[in-house]
Amino acid sequence: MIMVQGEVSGKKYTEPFSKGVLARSLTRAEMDPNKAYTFASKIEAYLKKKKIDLITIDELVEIVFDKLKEEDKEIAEKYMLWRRIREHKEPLIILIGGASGVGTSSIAFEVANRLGIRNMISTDMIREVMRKIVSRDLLPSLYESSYTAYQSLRIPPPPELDEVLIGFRDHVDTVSVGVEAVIERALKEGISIVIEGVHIVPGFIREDLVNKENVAMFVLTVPDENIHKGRFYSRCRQTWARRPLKRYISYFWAIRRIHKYFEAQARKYNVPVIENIDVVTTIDSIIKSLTKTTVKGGKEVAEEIG
Ligand SMILES: Nc1ncnc2c1ncn2[C@@H]1O[C@H](COP(=O)(O)OP(=O)(O)OP(=O)(O)O)[C@@H](O)[C@H]1O
Ligand SMILES: O=C(O)[C@@H](CO)OP(=O)(O)O
Repeated sequence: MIMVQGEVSGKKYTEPFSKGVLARSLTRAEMDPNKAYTFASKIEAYLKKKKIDLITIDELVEIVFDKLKEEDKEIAEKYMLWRRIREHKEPLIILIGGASGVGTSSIAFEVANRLGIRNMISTDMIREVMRKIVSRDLLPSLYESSYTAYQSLRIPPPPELDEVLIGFRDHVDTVSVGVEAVIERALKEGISIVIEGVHIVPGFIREDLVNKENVAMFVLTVPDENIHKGRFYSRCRQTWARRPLKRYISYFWAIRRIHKYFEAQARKYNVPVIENIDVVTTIDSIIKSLTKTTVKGGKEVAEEIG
């Protein structure tokens, strides 16, 4: 039997080589699942041929990387980049924001899954907990959606200001307190987490937290209005999703204003804006950005591949 030796927090452990485990890490680099399993079997055959019965993870990764380069350079590069990020010593806090319906929860799920991050929370859930603590009378906007918060403003804003955005800012400002608490706890405990939702807005979360090297924020957009609207239809068609389509559509005009505000805030605070048109391209952009900001190595991998 081939044993693989790894290390967690300075402690060594060994476990049997598993084609399934290797194949899973290859699918994260976007290799087709069937191809990944066949490739993992090839690696196993190679190790057997070389009569290797104990191998460290680093040695195994080198072999996988070399063989991958021969098969598919792009997948080889992705495989290595994902690994570099996963090996990052500090916990990773990934914040994904965007107007309602642009796909923050779908993308957050993919990113967490591929990076092996086990913690993910939506800001809607944080908001829901906060609603149990603070009364509607005290903070009426907390009880609204991001795009209806303007209706709860106690004092109407002057007509020259956009009331939708005033309401949105008020709503986000409150939920940001809860978001900050989650970030602080994750940093304190040393756990990686992806936090996503409409309340992740550049400029609203404390600078000392977002400026940390291991905290990365992204804003997702869908520039084409019709594609954005179509996302609500596709989401509400799913039987498990109990979300009122009519409500989103009738407030779509307000959601688009918030969408524009997200773009402006992202530009102002230098937060990467990623057009979420195609899932694979969105994930690729996030990963490239993460390697630039949180781990050195993206360039090295590209050079190694040539
Ligand atoms: N890149 C994409 N291509 C096609 N469909 C997508 C893409 N990203 C998300 N979707 C789909 O769009 C719909 C909305 O996505 P999702 O629920 O993730 O949005 P959200 O930003 O989390 O919205 P909300 O803030 O309202 O919860 C879903 O049906 C999802 O499957
Ligand atoms: O506030 C919002 O924009 C959305 C985000 O998911 O929440 P809900 O429509 O459930 O109020």
